[in-house]
Amino acid sequence: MTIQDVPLEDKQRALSELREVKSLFASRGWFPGTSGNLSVRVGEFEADNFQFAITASGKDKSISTPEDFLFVDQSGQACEKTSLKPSAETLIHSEIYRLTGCGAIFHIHSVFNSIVSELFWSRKSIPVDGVELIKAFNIWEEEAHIEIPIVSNFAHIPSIVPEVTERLDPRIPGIMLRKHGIYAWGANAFEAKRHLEAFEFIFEYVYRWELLNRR
Ligand SMILES: CSCCC(=O)C(=O)COP(=O)(O)O
Ligand SMILES: [Zn+2]
Repeated sequence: MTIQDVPLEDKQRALSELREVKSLFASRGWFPGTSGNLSVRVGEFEADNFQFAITASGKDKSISTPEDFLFVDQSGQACEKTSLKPSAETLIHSEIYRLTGCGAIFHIHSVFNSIVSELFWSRKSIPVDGVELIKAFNIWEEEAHIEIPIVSNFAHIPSIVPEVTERLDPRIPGIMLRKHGIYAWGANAFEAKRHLEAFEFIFEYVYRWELLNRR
């Protein structure tokens, strides 16, 4: 399958979901200093053949322009001729799609997620116990315990990918890049948004809880 085989209405739906989420997250201050990137997959999925729409690199994500998104393939190459550059972190999106077959991936930087990733870096995961929002991940056990994986961050993005491959936990729809930001995904944009919001709630909760208990 190529991007030309994907029905136009699917591509338009993906772009309109991305526009909506981008504007909502921008209103929450979730894209400071041009950080963050968003993608939605389109068409059929095979682990070695898929396409997705992704934010263009380096843009002010609080502004809407006709040049905010482009379509890329599983290797991160633009599907159509364009002067736009895909997100510098496109290879992380590709790897998460390859591993999970999910439908949307949202990445943001926040003070809470960055601090918490450093607080728990020595154990390589953020432990969370019994917080109600764990249910947003479809984990319904009483007093559930989860561990959100933290992976190393590098300026050279391809160097981040192998640890994402190794550490991605199928039960947890997110992964933290150390002192960088959270990647959250879901079957579609609605679910990826729910997961991202739950992660951010949990990171703030963990940060404040640690502050209270470390005094
Ligand atoms: C200025 S933030 C550094 C890059 C980054 O981490 C990010 O999320 C945004 O990169 P993009 O290429 O997707 O704009
Ligand atoms: Zn980033």
